[in-house]
Amino acid sequence: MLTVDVARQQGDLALSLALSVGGGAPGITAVFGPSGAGKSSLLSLISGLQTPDRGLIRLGEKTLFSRQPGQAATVNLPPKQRRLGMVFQDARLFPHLSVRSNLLFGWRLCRPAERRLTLEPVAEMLGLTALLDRRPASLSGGERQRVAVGRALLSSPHLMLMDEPLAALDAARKADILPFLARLPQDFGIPVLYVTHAMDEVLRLADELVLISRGQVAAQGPVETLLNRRDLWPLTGVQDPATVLSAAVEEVGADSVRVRTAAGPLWIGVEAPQTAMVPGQSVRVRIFARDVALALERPQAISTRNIVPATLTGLETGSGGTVDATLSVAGDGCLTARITRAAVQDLGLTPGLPVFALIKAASLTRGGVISHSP
Ligand SMILES: Nc1ncnc2c1ncn2[C@@H]1O[C@H](COP(=O)(O)OP(=O)(O)OP(=O)(O)O)[C@@H](O)[C@H]1O
Repeated sequence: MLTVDVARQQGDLALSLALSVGGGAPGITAVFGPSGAGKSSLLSLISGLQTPDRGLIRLGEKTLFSRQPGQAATVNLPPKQRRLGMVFQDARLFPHLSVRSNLLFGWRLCRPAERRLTLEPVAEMLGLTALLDRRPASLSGGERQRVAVGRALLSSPHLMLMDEPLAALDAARKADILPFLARLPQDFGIPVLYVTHAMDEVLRLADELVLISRGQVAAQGPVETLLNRRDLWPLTGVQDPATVLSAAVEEVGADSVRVRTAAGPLWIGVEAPQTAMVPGQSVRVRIFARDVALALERPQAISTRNIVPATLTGLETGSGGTVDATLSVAGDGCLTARITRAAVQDLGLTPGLPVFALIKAASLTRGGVISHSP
């Protein structure tokens, strides 16, 4: 487990960052926030590329940095001794070395007793086996990033730090590399702290989310919990209100997929057979508030496939003449329905009222289901 509680005055920004990650099974923790908030600085402080003015950084049983206010640092391990694997936006490979030698660079520097991985399974998992004798100049951007990830892994780190590793790649290369990143914690037992600007990467990869704002940790918790918190929408960048639910695929049909959420099963329309989806797979379902309607009684003979019993918990002013009705559903879940003020009046909606949320399977077809490997 990584625990950080540090402060540093950096130009005009007073960084004061406290967080702890990796308490459970190894997973991916995304660090998200506006430009200039201090995300990269957090990674630099953990890795030892920058030094806090004061505070404590611990990784497992090891203290990486410790300094009381007004005193000299009692511990300040150099970056090489921190056992961290770094991956940046640019791959930073050694151009004169082959892919094999790049991959083995950190591995060779590691004491044999501390080596936890070998070249073959890492190259295999990252799809690099056929490229081992190539030089970086002959690789695509995505391949170069996979080598950078492999090189970091082979240095046998206790934690991977990734600073926008996909930001320089086009959409197709990103899609190529995402599945490899998603599997890292499970395949190699190494937790990942992952800085990104891209919410689609958070949804696809991360289990936990750390939101950084003006040099401080504004919130930390499971991705679904934080994304569904209305007070955090200015930070999570949510403009079109939606609820994100974790789910597991139950059945894959030709024109629809059934997933199980804590609130019950949901049908999701698909445009083409989902060859990549298999029963048991973890996914996230994003349900936009504008796609949810409310009824006071369970409708009969209706085309809407998803009818979810719920309790109205609140009515918030939405944009224009709309109201966002917040709902609690089974399994401690929530949903938001964007409706008109007139509908609120006509139905006599007040908090505490039992209702049914209606969600068309076809409204979830585009961007509604996001695969995620927890
Ligand atoms: N070496 C430095 N000296 C002084 N100020 C710095 C230094 N490095 C970064 N800063 C400032 O610290 C603030 C935080 O920078 P940081 O790179 O951590 O932000 P960020 O959240 O990663 O932003 P982005 O998403 O744009 O990469 C910024 O205002 C930046 O200008």
